[in-house]
Amino acid sequence: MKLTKMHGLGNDFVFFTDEAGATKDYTELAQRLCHRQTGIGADGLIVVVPSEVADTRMRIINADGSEAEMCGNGIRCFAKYVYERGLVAKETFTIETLAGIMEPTLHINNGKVEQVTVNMGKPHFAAKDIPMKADVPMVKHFPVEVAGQTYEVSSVLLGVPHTEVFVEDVTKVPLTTLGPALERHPLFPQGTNVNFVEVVDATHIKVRTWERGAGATLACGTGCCSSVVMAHENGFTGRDVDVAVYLGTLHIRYAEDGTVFMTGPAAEVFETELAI
Ligand SMILES: N[C@@H](CCC[C@H](N)C(=O)O)C(=O)O
Repeated sequence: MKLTKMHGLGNDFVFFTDEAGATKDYTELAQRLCHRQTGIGADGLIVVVPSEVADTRMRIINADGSEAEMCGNGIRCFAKYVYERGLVAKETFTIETLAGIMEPTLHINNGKVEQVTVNMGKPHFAAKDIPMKADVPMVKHFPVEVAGQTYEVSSVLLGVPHTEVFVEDVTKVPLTTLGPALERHPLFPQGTNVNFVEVVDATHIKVRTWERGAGATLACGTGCCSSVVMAHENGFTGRDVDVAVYLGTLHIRYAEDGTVFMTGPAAEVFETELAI
């Protein structure tokens, strides 16, 4: 089988195409290929499958084998993968995901996709949509207790569930303890991705993410988008924001009508053939 390793700002994925992959269970394959010591190593497995309602369809399976509805960094890589392999010949096209249809626009230089802008749709703020166990009336700002300490957080659904914790300094957050404690907090029956957000000014924030099903990653596309949405909704930033992660920057636009646009790089690391 032909496998391709790709990354979006260090959030890395193993890709392959499966014409018969619409309903297959990839749990075991994702766990095996994503393992950092005994596999290729990745935050997730992404499978290109045919779609009946869009130009193509993306399935994203986290490193722990759970299937996610969407992946922001993954979908930019996906757009590059399908275009450069001639699976889609358009520069703006549609991708079916479990979170609905997304629309990438490619920025091409010498035939290679360097950056991708994705229409990520609109965020959902209702507790029942996120989904959250308790009917918290104001998801933009509410207290959560973890190990006897109370944190003020914001939650939102943007393709996948996200929770933001606004902090003074992202380098000082206890990512690997507070991250998993919030990810599996009883308030979130389907888990949540957790973003620690430092507001630099009205147009710049810094984000570190603990991902549901993948742990600490170098970047999370939907996490950057949801952080900008919640930073704006809480009055900390405008609608056009540069989000700094470990390896670079994503530009997020939270348009007046609520639509979120994400622009950032996508890169191929290598392609290989494996008997799996
Ligand atoms: N890395 C992602 C999100 C992938 C899915 C997530 N781990 C989940 O289960 O919700 C991104 O770039 O958005």
